[in-house]
Amino acid sequence: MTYTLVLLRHGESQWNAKNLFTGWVDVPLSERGEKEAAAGGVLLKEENVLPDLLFTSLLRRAITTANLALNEADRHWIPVERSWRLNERHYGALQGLDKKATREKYGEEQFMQWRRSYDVPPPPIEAGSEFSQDGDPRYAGDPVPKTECLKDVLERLMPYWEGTIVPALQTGKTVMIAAHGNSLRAIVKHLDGISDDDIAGVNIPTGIPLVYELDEETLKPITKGGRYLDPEAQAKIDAVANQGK
Ligand SMILES: O=C(O)[C@@H](CO)OP(=O)(O)O
Repeated sequence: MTYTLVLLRHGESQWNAKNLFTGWVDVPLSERGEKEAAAGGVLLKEENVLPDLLFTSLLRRAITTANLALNEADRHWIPVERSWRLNERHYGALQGLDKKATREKYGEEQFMQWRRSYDVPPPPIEAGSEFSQDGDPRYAGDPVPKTECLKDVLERLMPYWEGTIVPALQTGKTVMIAAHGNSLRAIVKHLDGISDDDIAGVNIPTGIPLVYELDEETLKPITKGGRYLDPEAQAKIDAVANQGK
């Protein structure tokens, strides 16, 4: 027997469209992103991959994407649990900055180190600044990071993976996680056993369900990398990789 896990990155957000670093800023989907989310749900239905349980971050681009996708798949009614541990990587002082301008200002190497290195976080965000999450009631009682690298994301995500998502998978139900480029990269790194260096080359496209069948004993993927339900996924993966250019 295998367990089925569906990973869904939110559709294009308004800041994806503008090419701005987003992180924990709660930006809505663009019109195109709404369409991508619905199209993701159509794929779920066509492929008969029907989620029984939903997990999302606390950010509206993931929440709305899941709602739109599940609506198309007639699974809008399934139970849902949300956690800050599935949030996007906190982008520190880069939140709100233009990716292209940042690349031009600091150079390709620094830009890519902040964007894709495993363990170098961007500079921390200043408390109380425009795009900081201090005092946001949804995080009351939880630690709000000032910046995060992918390693930090993996470390805050794993307790939730082990304590909540794995037990849900073990019930045999199809589990969907609606989250973000970098929180999903952390899950993919864990599942596929990708090295700290190689994860830099992994990018997740917006709005396309990525389905993993997991071995019931080891919880490792039957097929490394899983399966994108849209055969055109590669073009969108390349677009994410090339952001800022
Ligand atoms: O800005 C962000 O929060 C993320 C995802 O959109 O960007 P990147 O792909 O550059 O890590």
